[in-house]
Formats: sequence, C-alpha cells, structure tokens
Amino acid sequence: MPAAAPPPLLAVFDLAFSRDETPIFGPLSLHVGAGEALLVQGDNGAGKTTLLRVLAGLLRPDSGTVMLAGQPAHPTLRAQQIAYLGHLPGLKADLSALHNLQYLCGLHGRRARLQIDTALALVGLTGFEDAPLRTLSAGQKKRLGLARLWLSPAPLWLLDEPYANLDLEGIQLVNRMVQAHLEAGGAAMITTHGAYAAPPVRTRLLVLKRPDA
Ligand SMILES: Nc1ncnc2c1ncn2[C@@H]1O[C@H](COP(=O)(O)OP(=O)(O)OP(=O)(O)O)[C@@H](O)[C@H]1O
Repeated sequence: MPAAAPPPLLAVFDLAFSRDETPIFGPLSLHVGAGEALLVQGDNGAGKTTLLRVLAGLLRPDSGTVMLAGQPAHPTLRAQQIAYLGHLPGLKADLSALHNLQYLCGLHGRRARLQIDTALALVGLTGFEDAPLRTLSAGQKKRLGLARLWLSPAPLWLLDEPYANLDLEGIQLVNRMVQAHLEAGGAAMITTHGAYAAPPVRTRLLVLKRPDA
C-alpha cells in the first residue's frame, strides 16, 4: 500500500479576522504543501499583511483553525515551522548587520551547516558586517531580512511584500531563494501587489478582497 501523503505544511480552515467589528478577511480556507508557493494578491488594505500576521501568530483571529504540518498551531510549533519576513524585519537599529543575525540565530536557530558570512554574501552584504543597521538603506535592510530568512531552519516562509525596496537584482535574488527553498521541500506564502514578481516556481494564487467590498 502506498504511504499516506504528508499533511500540508500549512492548512487553514474558516479563518476570519475583524477589527472593531469590521471584517478584514475571511472566513478563508487554504493549504500550502511542500514545494508550493501561494501568491497572495489584493488591493491596498485588502488584508494581505493582516492575514500573514494572523498566520504568524502576531494577531489573534476571530475564528478558524491554523494547522502546521498536521498539528494545531501553537507558539512553539510556530517558532519551529514559520519564518516571517514582515515590513519591520525584527532587527535592532543599533546592532551591526552581523550582530543582528547572530542575535536572531541565537533566538530562533540556524539552518544546519550554513554560516552567517555565507548568508550575508548571498544577499550582497559582504563588507557591511559591522555597519549598524540604522546606517543601511531600505533595500540593504530588506537584504539583511533576507539573510535572516535564509539562515532560518523553518520550512514555511511567510513573506510580506518581499520585493519592496529591492532593485531588479534583489527581486531576482528573492525568486532564486524561493525556488531553492521550495526545491528543498519548503513552502512559501508571498504577498505582492503585482504578478510581475511571481517567482518561477509552482505558484497558486489567492486574491484577497475585503468581505464588505
Ligand atoms: N494597526 C492597525 N490598526 C487599525 N487598522 C489597521 C491596522 N493595520 C491595518 N489596519 C487596517 O486593516 C485593513 C487591512 O490592512 P492590511 O495592512 O492587512 O492590508 P494590505 O492588503 O496588506 O495592504 P497594503 O497592500 O496596503 O500593504 C486596512 O483597512 C487597514 O487600514
């Protein structure tokens, strides 16, 4: 008898979120399996960031269930399974690029056999190791967030506008990273305003609209 397929890395059932009784999204059901990317599109204010923040456990939904690798999501599981790249990448302004990554790797773990220097080189930040974060440009900060993402051992990437502030080479870098992550058995949910930046991988599309729109 063939072995049962593994559960999707992310499965969401009837998830809904509102603010001050105004519905922002949902009820929404979706799943993302290993090797898949789900592109989340929608107008400004459609709820893309909010959805990713709920999935990351940063906001509490009104209702619904989030399953990670077949188990109900809880903080420890989220920390193991999810790498979240948001608008504020969780970096400290006064720490250097290198110290930020050392700090975050200490907190969340690091992909086996991957050195921080290697991740900095991948994102084009060699030579900026000692630069305090506050002296980096918006695109360089985004690149540091990408180095953090690459260092993370978590299989499910939640990427909120990963292309924002990046030049063309940076956009291609994100796409190469997503492709490599999926080929290694990971998955990604990616918010974006335009399909122009869709990574060249097996991608499904979720278009978000406000429930009251
Ligand atoms: N901290 C907040 N307090 C109150 N309302 C908020 C807050 N953050 C977002 N909202 C509202 O929630 C709705 C969804 O916002 P969200 O940021 O999720 O949209 P988005 O699809 O990511 O938008 P964009 O494409 O502009 O980034 C918007 O109407 C927004 O005004």
